[in-house]
Amino acid sequence: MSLNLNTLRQQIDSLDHKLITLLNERAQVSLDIGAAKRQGADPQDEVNTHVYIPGREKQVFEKVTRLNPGPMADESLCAIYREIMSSSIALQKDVLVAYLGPIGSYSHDASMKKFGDSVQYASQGTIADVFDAVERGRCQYGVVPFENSIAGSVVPTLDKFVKSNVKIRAETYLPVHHYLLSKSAIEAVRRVYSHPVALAQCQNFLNTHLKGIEVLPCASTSEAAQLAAKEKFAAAISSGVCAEIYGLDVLHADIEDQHDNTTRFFIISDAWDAPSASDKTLLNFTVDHRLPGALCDGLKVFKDHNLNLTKIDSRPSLLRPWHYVFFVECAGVHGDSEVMSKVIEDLHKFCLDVRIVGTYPDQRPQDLRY
Ligand SMILES: O=C(O)C(=O)C[C@]1(C(=O)O)C=C[C@@H](O)C=C1
Repeated sequence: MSLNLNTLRQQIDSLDHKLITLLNERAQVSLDIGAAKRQGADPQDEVNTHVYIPGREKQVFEKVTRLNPGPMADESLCAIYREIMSSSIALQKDVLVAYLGPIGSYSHDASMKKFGDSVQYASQGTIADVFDAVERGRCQYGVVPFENSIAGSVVPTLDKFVKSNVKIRAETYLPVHHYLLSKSAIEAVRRVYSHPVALAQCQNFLNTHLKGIEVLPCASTSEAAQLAAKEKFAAAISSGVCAEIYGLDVLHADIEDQHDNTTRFFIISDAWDAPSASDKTLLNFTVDHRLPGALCDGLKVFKDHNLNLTKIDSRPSLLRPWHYVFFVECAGVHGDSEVMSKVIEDLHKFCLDVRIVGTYPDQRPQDLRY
């Protein structure tokens, strides 16, 4: 059968016509959902001012990949749906998302992948500024790095969770590949800028290729690229897109110590979402030192409730010297569940200041679930 280009393009035109009609029908339903949220669809409900519903989005993405018969790749279909839901959010409300900038940072990339192109973004100078933007209501959502698979926890984020009252609403995992960018040749580089967590991910590269060179930490990897672009003989460890944005050359690609390098980000807000099919919950508490074995007893509470721990970390309590705030994340439980109320009640027997920092749909990539 011979294929006629004109006939095939007519077919595409006709399908586009149908797609546009369907997309607008969907957009209209989304506007109605927005109106229902403002009214409080169920008169018993509190008025829901949140348009970003991570649990529902996860369900939509799962449905879309389940229904996909091909030949379109799941990734392509999900990218299209990311933008459909992004426009859906923007239709319901003006949404401003704070991220650790300037543009080209990994936080920017994670934000765009989570919220798409149709919402507005506000670049912030530091992680603390992202928290402040959300706390003061200048932005409804903020995106902050929480931990990296090579370098571990992002300390400024943990410390803000100790002090701040913001809630975690969602999580997202971003594969991270670092680049060495500069206007000079590598032999001429005398100084390297990057974020401390990114520097920690490239120790092997730095020791092999730039041994003895001055290493200067800065607020973000994209700020590093900005600085390197202004200075002779300086380089930055940043994302690949920073080369184009800031006019730098790529001296080396993929310089992270391990190539499955991944950073987990949290989406913070003033409230968490309702339960989804599979949630995780992050709590923090201070151990009461007067009780021997209090940490052990505290952790046993999770075992007694059959909860699997997916993260544990500690930071100095900023309220009591030589006391520590423990962060514990558990899988398979929502913060508003009965189980979690029991966990909190039991923790209070051994621990002080027990608080749920957030509860969010489990977005671990399949290969990270165990
Ligand atoms: O279901 C909702 O609450 C919606 O607002 C609709 C919708 C969608 O377009 O499917 C849009 C944004 C939300 O983050 C989740 C889903």
